[in-house]
Amino acid sequence: MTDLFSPAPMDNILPYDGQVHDLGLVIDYPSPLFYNLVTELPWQADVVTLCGKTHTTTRQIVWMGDEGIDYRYAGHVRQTIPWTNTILSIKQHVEQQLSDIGIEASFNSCLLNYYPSGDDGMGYHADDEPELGAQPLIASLSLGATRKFVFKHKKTQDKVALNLESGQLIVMRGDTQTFWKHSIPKTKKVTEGRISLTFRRILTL
Ligand SMILES: O=C(O)CCC(=O)C(=O)O
Ligand SMILES: [Fe+2]
Repeated sequence: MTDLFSPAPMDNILPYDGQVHDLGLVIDYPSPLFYNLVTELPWQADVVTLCGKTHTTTRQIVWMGDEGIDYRYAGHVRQTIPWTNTILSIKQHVEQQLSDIGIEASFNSCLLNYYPSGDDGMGYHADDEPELGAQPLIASLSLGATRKFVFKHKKTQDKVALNLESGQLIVMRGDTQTFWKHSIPKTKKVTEGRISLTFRRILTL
């Protein structure tokens, strides 16, 4: 279903210096999927080092990916676990949705984030690690509670915000990570959990 006010998938959400597309709701029954993933996956607190201090987050993560792929960010090496059937079929569905609008993707890893409530968030960062390449293509699928997603330009500080609903798919590409940071702000208004599946391609040399 489309209405006059929903953006076309190829519209660019960013005004300049990058490309973000909103593919809308792409999952028919997101809530059983959300509860399955909350219960079935081996969630672990994330460990982040900022300014030399190591913190464990209340946000929970799982790294999944092809065999032999591991990933390092914020100074830590992440071990990946093999694809589950569920996540592999979501990955194929996401790749198909992208292909339908002319974006060819073949992801080899996925960082899953679980935010148990609005008390959990993710601070401003760019996914600009060298192993993601110069212009990373990152697809993000949301499940569960609606949360605000905010982009902030690194130089101009301009902000662009959108709400991400259960079953909604967005994709970041081009220069987005070079020029913009993004975050999931904490909020007192949300008491329910949310999961994001962020599909990426890690370059192996
Ligand atoms: O939960 C989200 O939608 C954002 C996740 C994110 O930025 C990341 O995993 O790098
Ligand atoms: Fe990110």
